Amino acid sequence: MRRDTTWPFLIPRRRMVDVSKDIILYLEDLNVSFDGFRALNNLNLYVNDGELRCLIGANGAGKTTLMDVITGKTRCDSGSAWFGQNIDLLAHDEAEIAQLGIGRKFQKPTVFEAHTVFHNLELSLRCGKGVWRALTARLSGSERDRIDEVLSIIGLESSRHQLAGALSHGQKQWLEIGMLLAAEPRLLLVDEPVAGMTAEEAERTAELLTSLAGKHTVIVVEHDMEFVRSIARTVTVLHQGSVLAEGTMDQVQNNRDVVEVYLGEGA
Ligand SMILES: Nc1ncnc2c1ncn2[C@@H]1O[C@H](COP(=O)(O)OP(=O)(O)OP(=O)(O)O)[C@@H](O)[C@H]1O
Repeated sequence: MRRDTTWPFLIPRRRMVDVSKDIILYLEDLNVSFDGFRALNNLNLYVNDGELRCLIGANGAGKTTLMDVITGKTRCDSGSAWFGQNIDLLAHDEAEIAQLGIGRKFQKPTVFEAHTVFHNLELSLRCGKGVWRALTARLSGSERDRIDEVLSIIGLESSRHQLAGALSHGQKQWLEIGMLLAAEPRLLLVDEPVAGMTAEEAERTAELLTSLAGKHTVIVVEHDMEFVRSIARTVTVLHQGSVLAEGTMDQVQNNRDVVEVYLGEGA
């Protein structure tokens, strides 16, 4: 038995998401309460396949709770959440949702610091293919190619043999995005990607995220308005658990309600 191959029936098959209507995420009338406090309040949001959407809102607006519902971390009290036309997200748990092709990047990088950049990608590639693949010993040629491809996308080719713990903060964030990409997600949720980054790192992150849109759908939660302006095509503004406004950055910045309740506060 070859150690670098796996029987096909042991590799879990990913259910294909149906995006024939060009919409990858349908969130309707979502409600989430914590001890009577409504973190999400009849929230409706639709995201097109392949778009890069920015989600902004003041502290406590419900952004994290929304991400938690999409990824199955938090159960909603009512409403519906569909991944494409055919997958009811509310019928799946967190692990299943990750397997369906929804990847999430939290604010703090969580790479394996004692392993090399390459090994971090190798581990995530294998985990994405199920426990049997993770236990087999050698990478196949196509898996190596995939890791090389991801290294090139995240711009860390020359750091492939470096320990992840020795990377800069920005590089760790890119590596973690790469670890998600290794599993070939359809939808990527990215929480405050540029917090703590230098201006140059933030610029490269903007390039990286915009380059991912198209093949992937990307939802970015970010407080840094300059960064949002640099990447955003459509911005959704959350306020008190509902969508307050949606449009281009210029449209939302000039929206009276937004100016009053959000941008106005910081201005
Ligand atoms: N587990 C919880 N128990 C109680 N209240 C919670 C819980 N999680 C969130 N909340 C409350 O729900 C509201 C929405 O929180 P959420 O974290 O979704 O906001 P946010 O927009 O992500 O804010 P931030 O930008 O500060 O991260 C807040 O008032 C928060 O205190």
